[in-house]
Amino acid sequence: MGRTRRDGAAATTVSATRRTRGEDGRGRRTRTHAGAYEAFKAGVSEEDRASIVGEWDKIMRWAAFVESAHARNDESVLKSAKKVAIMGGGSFGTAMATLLARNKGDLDVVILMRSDKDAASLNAEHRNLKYLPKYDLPVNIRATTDAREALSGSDFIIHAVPVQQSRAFLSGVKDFIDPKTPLLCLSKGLETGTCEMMSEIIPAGLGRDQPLAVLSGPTFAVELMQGLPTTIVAASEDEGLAIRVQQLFGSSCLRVNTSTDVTGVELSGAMKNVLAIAAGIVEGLELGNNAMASLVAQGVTEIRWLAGKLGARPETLAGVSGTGDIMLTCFVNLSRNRTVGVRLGSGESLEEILGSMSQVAEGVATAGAVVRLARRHRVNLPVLTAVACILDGDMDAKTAVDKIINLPQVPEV
Ligand SMILES: NC(=O)c1ccc[n+]([C@@H]2O[C@H](COP(=O)([O-])OP(=O)(O)OC[C@H]3O[C@@H](n4cnc5c(N)ncnc54)[C@H](O)[C@@H]3O)[C@@H](O)[C@H]2O)c1
Ligand SMILES: O=P(O)(O)OC[C@H](O)CO
Repeated sequence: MGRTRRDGAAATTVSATRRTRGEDGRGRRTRTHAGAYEAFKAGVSEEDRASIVGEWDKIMRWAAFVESAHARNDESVLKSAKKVAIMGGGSFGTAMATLLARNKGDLDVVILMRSDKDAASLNAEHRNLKYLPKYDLPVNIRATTDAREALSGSDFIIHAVPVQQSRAFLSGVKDFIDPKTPLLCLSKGLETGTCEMMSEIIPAGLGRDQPLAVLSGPTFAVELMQGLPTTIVAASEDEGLAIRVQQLFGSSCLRVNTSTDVTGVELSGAMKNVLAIAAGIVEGLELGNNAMASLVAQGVTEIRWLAGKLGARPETLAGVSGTGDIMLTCFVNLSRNRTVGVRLGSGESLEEILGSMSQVAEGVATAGAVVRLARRHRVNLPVLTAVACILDGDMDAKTAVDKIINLPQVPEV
């Protein structure tokens, strides 16, 4: 059947193309497109079509089955949660607070801020005027600078303080955190000096083990505020906690994939910020798309080399929190790390760039820590090391890129 149709398709295509030529006479480009479309349509047999529809139906049946299983044992943690605290009232803390507040209108969502003025402004205006001024916040979000008030009685505590400030911040609030309350970390980076990940910094800062999940993925705060579809990974050594995080945050605009590969999720989230600076540098130097793609691919390889050595799973690195976040941060102008790189590549100094930014670009501090970690684990990372050299002022961006391009030509590894 398929064969007959395909044979017939060739004839149909030729005649369709001729007909198009004769009828519209609008030029070669239109005729070629019409022919390509006809050829495509005619080339798909009934059998192919039926199997495509059949596969789609199978996926939909699976989705309905899983949904109904969920509905049967609906002990969603969202139902029972009454209060969630967010430590850090910047753009991402506010965006994730907003998603939670939208998920449940009577959830008490409390943002712990540093400035009385900013907290008062948020409570009065229902906006975060400093970080996300364009967006109205749900009325069930409130802000305070009182750590006890924010943290006590919370079902979950979300950590959205920049990495380099996290250890000191946590040791200052530890007495207000119930040791049983799960801490959900949004921050992406490595600590300078120790090269530690947030899953190491958090227990050190608190002085004890705390139930912990890390959330990471391609998630620009402004797109979350706009309710655009997004996916994030919730990783915890405790699979049950990752599932509870999925139930808490999951919605029609946020997919939450669970994982137990905390190292893979954290390392790719931290290292992609350094790679995004490199991508920005290539953009700022106007080296073109071919250079951009090969640089990012090399960076992906370097992340695999180091993260793999530290135990990250290949599927994590290839997934949403790995490749997904690399693509977002390296290729999209909304990224602060990429912006730092673009400006460096255009000739601005790091001092000028950081002096003009009101938000954190974690890759700047993380770059040196990545190189030290790589040295410790005997892995060479040319692109990521070049970024650290540029940030330290040891090499200018153009020289670094020239040297990377002229490294010895080697087999693909
Ligand atoms: N913005 C995003 O789209 C996004 C997305 C995913 C992950 N992240 C990660 O989330 C983390 C937070 O990023 P952000 O975008 O909210 O940053 P931001 O610069 O917008 O805000 C940082 C917040 O941390 C607070 N802060 C800074 N130093 C502090 C200290 N010493 N003690 C207490 N609070 C302090 C600031 O007051 C501010 O509220 C970063 O690690 C970032 O990489 C951000
Ligand atoms: O703006 P950036 O570069 O800090 O990136 C934000 C997020 O990590 C993107 O997922």
